[in-house]
Amino acid sequence: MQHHARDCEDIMHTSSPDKAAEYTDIVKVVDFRPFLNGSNKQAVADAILESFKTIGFVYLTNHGLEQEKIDGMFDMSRKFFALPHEQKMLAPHPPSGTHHRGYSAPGAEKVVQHLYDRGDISEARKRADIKESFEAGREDDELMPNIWFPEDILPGFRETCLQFFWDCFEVEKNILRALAIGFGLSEDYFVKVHTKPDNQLRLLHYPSVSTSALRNEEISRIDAHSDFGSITLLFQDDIGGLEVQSPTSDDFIPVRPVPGSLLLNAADFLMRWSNDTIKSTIHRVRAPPSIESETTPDRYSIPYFCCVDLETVVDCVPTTWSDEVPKKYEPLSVSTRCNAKMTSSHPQVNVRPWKPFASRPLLPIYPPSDPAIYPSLPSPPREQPFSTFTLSTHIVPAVHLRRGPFVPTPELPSNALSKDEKTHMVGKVVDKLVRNMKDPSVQNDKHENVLWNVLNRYVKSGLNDSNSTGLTLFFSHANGYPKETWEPILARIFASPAAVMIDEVWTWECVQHGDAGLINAKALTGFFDWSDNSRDIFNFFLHFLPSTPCNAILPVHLPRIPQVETDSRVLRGFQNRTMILVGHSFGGTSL
Ligand SMILES: O=C(O)CCC(=O)C(=O)O
Ligand SMILES: [Fe+2]
Repeated sequence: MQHHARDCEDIMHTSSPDKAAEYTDIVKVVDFRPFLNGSNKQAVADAILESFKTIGFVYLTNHGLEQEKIDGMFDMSRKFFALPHEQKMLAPHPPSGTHHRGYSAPGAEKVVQHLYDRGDISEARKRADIKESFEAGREDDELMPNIWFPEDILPGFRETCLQFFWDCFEVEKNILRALAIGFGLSEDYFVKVHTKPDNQLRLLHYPSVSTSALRNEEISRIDAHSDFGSITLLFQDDIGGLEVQSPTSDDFIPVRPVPGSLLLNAADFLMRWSNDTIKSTIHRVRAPPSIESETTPDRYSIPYFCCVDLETVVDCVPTTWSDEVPKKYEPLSVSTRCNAKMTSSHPQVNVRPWKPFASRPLLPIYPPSDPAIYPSLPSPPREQPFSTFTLSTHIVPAVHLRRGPFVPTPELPSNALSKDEKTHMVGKVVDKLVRNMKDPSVQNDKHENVLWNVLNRYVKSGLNDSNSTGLTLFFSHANGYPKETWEPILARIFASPAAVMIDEVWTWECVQHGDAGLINAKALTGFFDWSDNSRDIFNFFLHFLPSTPCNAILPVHLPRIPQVETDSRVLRGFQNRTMILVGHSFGGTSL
């Protein structure tokens, strides 16, 4: 081992001092040639791993990808971004956050880390990312097909991107081989599960902006985040602006560009895979430290994000754990891209396997028949609670066949009774409910009362095609709470950087709660089966939730969506919405 350490020093030298005082040499430069020509693979491997363990980033020179090809890709990228907006928009990035291909205009995407309580969050929320990007993958990726504009708009663009994608894949494989050797494993340990590849090439352009606005954090380029796959290869021009978080403090350190190199960093999935022995370090893009002009120069960079094959089950790398240092994570199946993303964005969370449970079948969800009378909202309109999201309240009919018999709701104990008498009365009601719950004849009974659900909708003010992300949040309350119970939580969410990712929020109200309970007062039964709340929520999703989040004012009584759209939702789910459902207790069970 001794000689490895010494060789390591020869290969790992620090970047030469730069005239800008703020730059530091925290990111090492490693010459990759001895790995490629086989003269000293182990030393290169050790040097990379050492950097991954300390800071998560390392510069590689002589990485094997010809400078001509890199220059060619940058030339094409500059030409692409110089096209008129309308032409770039002929290859638009879809509004949903799940299909990362095509062109995103400045401000369309907001990269944030899930660290809401750091820094001035309410300020961060207002800042758009001033960058534009184009993303591409392999042509035969069925989950995320590429999005190209007509070839004659920029001849050679598609071919250059695809060629560069595959050239980077070759470099990636060599780096993965080095990593395996660094971990003391067989050379193909990582390569054999990076075969497809499910990678993403991203062209980035940070337009020239006011230096002071960037420094004062009125605008941003890319906010602090970590990458989610296994490793990222970053090619950048000589402008600078990338900053990485210090391993010893929360400070961000400007990283000086190194000509002819690629910057390699470990991402979240690899960190987890390595049992947290290597770091997926948080980084961001700001104004270059050496700039004194009023505006920053344009900056171009090209990250290449590498991912594990989706069907792989990943267990902690064997040499990263032992009896003394146990595994922190269970084996993880990378079965869907979504799964890969979720786990990688929460790398610290131990994943516990789901325990299956036998759930009762739901009664069918017939579309509710058109009721004769449409009730009004029982409570007067409220003042708008949030400045950035607009509140409106809506009514939808609940599913029409209700489980259980129609029995009168229990009477409230009179205030004249003593505490003991009240307790006794409530006890009797509870006994009856429990008996009913266990009685199959009661369970199988049904009634047809018309009931209503009420929802609050909070829509992002100024929502439009270019700032829409397709993300919809849906909240379902616990027993005894009205839909407004979520507002303190919404206040936190709307004040966080994540707010820019949200188009719409809906908060649900079960039939015997809040406004819904007031509307339904006379039609409520004393026997309520929880599964009916699930059916009511399904009913809303299938028949009433509008197809696309939009800024339009919706009527109080939401109209039924066309049957073809309902049929499509049954088969394929939502096409224009990414839904996140949140439920508390009874509300969570219902979901
Ligand atoms: O432009 C850069 O230097 C960094 C880009 C980046 O971090 C990313 O796209 O994830
Ligand atoms: Fe990144």
